[in-house]
Amino acid sequence: MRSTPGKAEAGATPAGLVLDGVEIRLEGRSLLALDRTVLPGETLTVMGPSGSGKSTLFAFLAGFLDPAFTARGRVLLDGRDLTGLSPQARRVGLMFQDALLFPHMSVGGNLLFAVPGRVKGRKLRHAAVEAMLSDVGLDGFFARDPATLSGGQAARVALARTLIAEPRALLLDEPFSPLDQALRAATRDLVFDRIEARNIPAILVTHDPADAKAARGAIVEIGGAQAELQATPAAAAAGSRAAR
Ligand SMILES: Nc1ncnc2c1ncn2[C@@H]1O[C@H](COP(=O)(O)OP(=O)(O)OP(=O)(O)O)[C@@H](O)[C@H]1O
Repeated sequence: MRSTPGKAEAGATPAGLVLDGVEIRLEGRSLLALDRTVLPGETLTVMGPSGSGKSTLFAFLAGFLDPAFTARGRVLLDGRDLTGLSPQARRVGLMFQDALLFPHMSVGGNLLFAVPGRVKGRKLRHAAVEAMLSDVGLDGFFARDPATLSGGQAARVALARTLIAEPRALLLDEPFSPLDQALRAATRDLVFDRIEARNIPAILVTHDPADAKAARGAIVEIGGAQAELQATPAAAAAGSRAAR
């Protein structure tokens, strides 16, 4: 299945992530507009030039949009309207280019504090971490020092740390960028597999067409002529010459 454009129908509570008439404005001008539904298990890819608003879109969805911006429209996650909810209450997971692991803790320690509070007791919390590490192919990594991890392993730990909190949606902000081609392909397959297995909607921001092709969902381009002009003046000038 592919993500579909369109508004949430009145009265319906569709599963997945619904961006219903979302528009983000900066200094009185429209930065981006999106009307999309991302179904559970799908990954929508968002591409766009530098400055087109990809990070801003993620900040908006995760609940920490800078007050310099104004936003319109609604975001529904499994039928819940996220407007006004705190970042924690939204249950939207984030994965970045940098794994952002605490260097003074073991791999397991980095995951432990993301285990949901309803899992009580040291033994059960440790077991949840062990199971999560196993799920991303890192059996036996609990005690490892994050400094000793390869780039691919660090990306897997970052994925595990995000997933163990049981997010209802996942935002992937160029998480594969530091990885070389072979590792990149393997890591993104793992990420998309996990998204499908957990049946959660995801959005991927990337500059790499190979990432977009591998992602299991539609691709949207954001950023109008203004953003393209700012990002690639040479390309835009060439375009305007060709149009003459
Ligand atoms: N706090 C802020 N106040 C005012 N303008 C901002 C703020 N943060 C970002 N911007 C502007 O908003 C626009 C969108 O920025 P954003 O970081 O979302 O772009 P992006 O598509 O993620 O870019 P990149 O690909 O370079 O990361 C840019 O013009 C940026 O300069």
